[in-house]
Amino acid sequence: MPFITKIKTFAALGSGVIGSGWVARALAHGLDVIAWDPAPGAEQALRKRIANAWPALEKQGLAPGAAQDRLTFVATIEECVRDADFIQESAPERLDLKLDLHAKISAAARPDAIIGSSTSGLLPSEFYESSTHPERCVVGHPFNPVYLLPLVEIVGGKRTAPEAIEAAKTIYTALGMRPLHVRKEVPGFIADRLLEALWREALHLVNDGVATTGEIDDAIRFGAGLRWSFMGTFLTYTLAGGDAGMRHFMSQFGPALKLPWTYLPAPELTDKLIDDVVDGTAEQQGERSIAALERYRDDTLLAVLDAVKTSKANHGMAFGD
Ligand SMILES: NC(=O)C1=CN([C@@H]2O[C@H](COP(=O)(O)OP(=O)(O)OC[C@H]3O[C@@H](n4cnc5c(N)ncnc54)[C@H](O)[C@@H]3O)[C@@H](O)[C@H]2O)C=CC1
Ligand SMILES: C[N+](C)(C)CC(=O)CC(=O)[O-]
Repeated sequence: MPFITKIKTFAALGSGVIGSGWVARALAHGLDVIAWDPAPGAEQALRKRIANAWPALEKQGLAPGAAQDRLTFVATIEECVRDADFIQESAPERLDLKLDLHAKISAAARPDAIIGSSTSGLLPSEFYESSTHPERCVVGHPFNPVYLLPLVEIVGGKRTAPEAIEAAKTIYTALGMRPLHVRKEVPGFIADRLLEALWREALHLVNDGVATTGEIDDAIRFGAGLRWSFMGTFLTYTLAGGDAGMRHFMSQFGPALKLPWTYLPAPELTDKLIDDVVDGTAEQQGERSIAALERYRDDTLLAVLDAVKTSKANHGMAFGD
């Protein structure tokens, strides 16, 4: 059976940080959105988050007909998914919860509607175990803020049809995203394995009293963070090898990987470490609210995205290159 790839109605289950980001992206692309979240006050919180994201989406450019009032909030899973052309689940990261939720979602959804999960690292073969028509079930792992960052990692499980991966690619691309197919089903996929390695090392640096959270963030944002928006680690290090490129880089810096610079196993999350991290980030946040910081992040991201797009075009490249 062919899967639906031209979507008009987007179903969102779970409307926290990530679910609301999906809703904002889908609305900005001119879709009708149906959302469900079991928490009391979830609808109001969702509408508030979308309103906070909307100015950035307007600056980026809305699709014809895009409007915040094309969101309908419903009371049951079945109402949410029954008529949807595409379904994205963004519920808490718990295997038991996702297993139970997907059994219900897939039983009520149209069999040709692709179902995506936002999971950061759970395995689709496991949490789609009890799903109806598991051949249309994928992971679509986004990055925060979902309504601005293009990357979405697509991961299939043992029973996912190759056509479903292709259909998911088409759908996410139509939503303005840059899909990356993770060909092997591994915990943490690609991006979160990289991000977690950095995060573990950062916690060790705080735990060992080497640096504050603010100093560690400075080390990222004034250095590698700037170049990461347009060039990844491998190409960056090719340039760092000079004219001799990556082979020279490997022989010069490869052996240092065996030196004990890094810790890799996670530090114990002691009360002191948690307090140091929370106090450090509170100081970084200062008097600014989370919503104000989100607006600052969104505006800066838009500026970076624009700059990268323009510079790539000047060098004969498309944004997705
Ligand atoms: N926060 C992040 O940076 C990222 C999170 N993710 C993934 O997105 C998913 C959601 O994470 P967040 O939005 O951060 O969490 P969150 O805690 O902000 O939101 C989760 C929402 O799910 C709702 N919920 C609770 N039980 C539910 C159920 N049985 N069915 C449906 N919804 C339910 C909660 O009321 C809440 O609104 C997780 O799988 C997470 O791994 C993916 C990328 C980034
Ligand atoms: C912390 N996290 C693992 C939930 C982060 C992600 O999954 C992606 C992101 O937005 O950094």
